[in-house]
Amino acid sequence: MKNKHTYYTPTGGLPPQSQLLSDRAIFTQAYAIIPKRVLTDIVTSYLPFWQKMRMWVIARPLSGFAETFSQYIVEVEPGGGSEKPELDDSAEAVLFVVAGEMELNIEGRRHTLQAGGYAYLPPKCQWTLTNNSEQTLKFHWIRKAYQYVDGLAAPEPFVTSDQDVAAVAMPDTDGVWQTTRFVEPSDMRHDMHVNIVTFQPGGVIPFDETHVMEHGLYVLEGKAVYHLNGEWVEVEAGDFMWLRAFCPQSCYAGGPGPFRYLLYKDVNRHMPFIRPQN
Ligand SMILES: NC(=O)N[C@H](N)C(=O)O
Repeated sequence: MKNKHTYYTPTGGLPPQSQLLSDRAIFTQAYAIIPKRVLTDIVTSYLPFWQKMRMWVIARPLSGFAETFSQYIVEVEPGGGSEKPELDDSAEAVLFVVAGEMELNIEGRRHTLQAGGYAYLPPKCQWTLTNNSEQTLKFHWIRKAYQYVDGLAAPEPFVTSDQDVAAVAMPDTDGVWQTTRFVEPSDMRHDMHVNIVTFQPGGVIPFDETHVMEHGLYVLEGKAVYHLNGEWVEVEAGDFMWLRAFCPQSCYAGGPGPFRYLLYKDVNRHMPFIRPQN
């Protein structure tokens, strides 16, 4: 006779404690989740004028009206790169290195970026990229059509890294919720921000933020449950979340280490009108 405390191993074995319970892709009107397992799976893309590269498109404008950005995960093999990486004169970009080494030439100046390296590239900026190292280079490429404003010059290119920019604690959070801002929020030349958000274990966004800014969130480190448009989803390092404007969002960071993500948002511009048809 079995006592009531006997546990049985289910067919196929028990999942490891590190495994998420909700490891699945989700696509809704308000948000999408692309789990790491499928993020860099078979859906590989390539681009003209790039050598030894492959990439995965993880966000793109869908409706032709509402969404503002696209995001790629790019891998460049040793010796690969591009002399003509961007073909669209209106595109601004942020490049964020997650592994390997990037040689970036911006307007004739050479920069070497390693993991955590960050580059902002305004529209019409002349840049080239190579991987001169022995390892595969992996980086995020976030692109948006820059919204010019009369009387305001486009921003200058710059290169920095997450180690060189101090994270700022959100008010009344005792530092358990911090944001690394690579651009001054008051700098009106910028119409997109790509920040890093960090929570210590147990840290929360304690209410459902609901705002017009869209988001791309790529989880760099750790685990959490995210509350998206009324549903709880588990996410961990390597997962991507795409949030439409106004998608209600809050989160609870699980342990044991920090939960960090790269966060895209559109900022600082008037909203377009839908003009009545005559
Ligand atoms: N989901 C988020 O991290 N949202 C940020 N608080 C933000 O909108 O800046």
